[in-house]
Amino acid sequence: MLQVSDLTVGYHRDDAVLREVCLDLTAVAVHAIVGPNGAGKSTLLHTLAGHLRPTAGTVWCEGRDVTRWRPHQAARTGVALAPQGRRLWPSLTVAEHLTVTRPARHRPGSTFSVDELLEVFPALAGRLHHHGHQLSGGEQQMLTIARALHTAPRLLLADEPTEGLAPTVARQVTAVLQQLPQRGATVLVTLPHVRAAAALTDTVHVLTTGHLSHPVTASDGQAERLLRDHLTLTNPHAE
Ligand SMILES: Nc1ncnc2c1ncn2[C@@H]1O[C@H](COP(=O)(O)OP(=O)(O)OP(=O)(O)O)[C@@H](O)[C@H]1O
Repeated sequence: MLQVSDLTVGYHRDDAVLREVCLDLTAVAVHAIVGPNGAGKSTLLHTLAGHLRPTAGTVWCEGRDVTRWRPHQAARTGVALAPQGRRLWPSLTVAEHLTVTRPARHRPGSTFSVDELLEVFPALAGRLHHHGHQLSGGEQQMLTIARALHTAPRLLLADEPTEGLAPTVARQVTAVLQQLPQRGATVLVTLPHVRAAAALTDTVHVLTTGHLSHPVTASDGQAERLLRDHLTLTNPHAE
């Protein structure tokens, strides 16, 4: 759905967090980015969702230059962000989180009804009248993803979606993400480890200090090697 060319983004003038990042998200598939803490994964997803303005480069959406689009324009086009750190709405209940957003009007991607979302995340069914702060970390994570899916995204940006989840719940979330392309939605997921990414797709990009690699294979050790090389360069004492 999106193509990114030579994207540079920073929070301060002359201090780029992402440097000349190129990424092709035209295939309806799961695209994964792995990278260590602070590499710029969240920065990239927030930029694609319209929350941050790049200082250079272009984002294309089906031939249209959307580099400087706003979050509501990205959302209307079918881009949904499931941010890291949950970021739920404190005054809303679980049920309200799932009903306050409306599916995108334009060519919806993967449509999920509330009932279907509760089937996918049964833990939320018993919490419908609870507020976000009354949920466990895992439940909050599930709600963040369910909220994004309820907008029927054509592109789901999932920022470390399995972080802090019990293994069974993490597997459940992984399975949902894996099925999205069959339902017409593209997924861009960030993860800290190659192993977690490999459960979703065999082709991953490695992001290290703002530089994004070409797609590399996860199963043959290429991605691990890139990460290890980076670690050795930045911390020569690491084994
Ligand atoms: N709002 C902000 N203002 C200034 N600097 C920021 C801001 N958000 C992130 N940064 C900096 O940008 C860099 C990239 O951060 P980002 O959160 O994108 O990395 P990440 O790969 O998602 O890391 P993690 O896996 O730890 O979440 C870091 O050096 C971080 O300190």
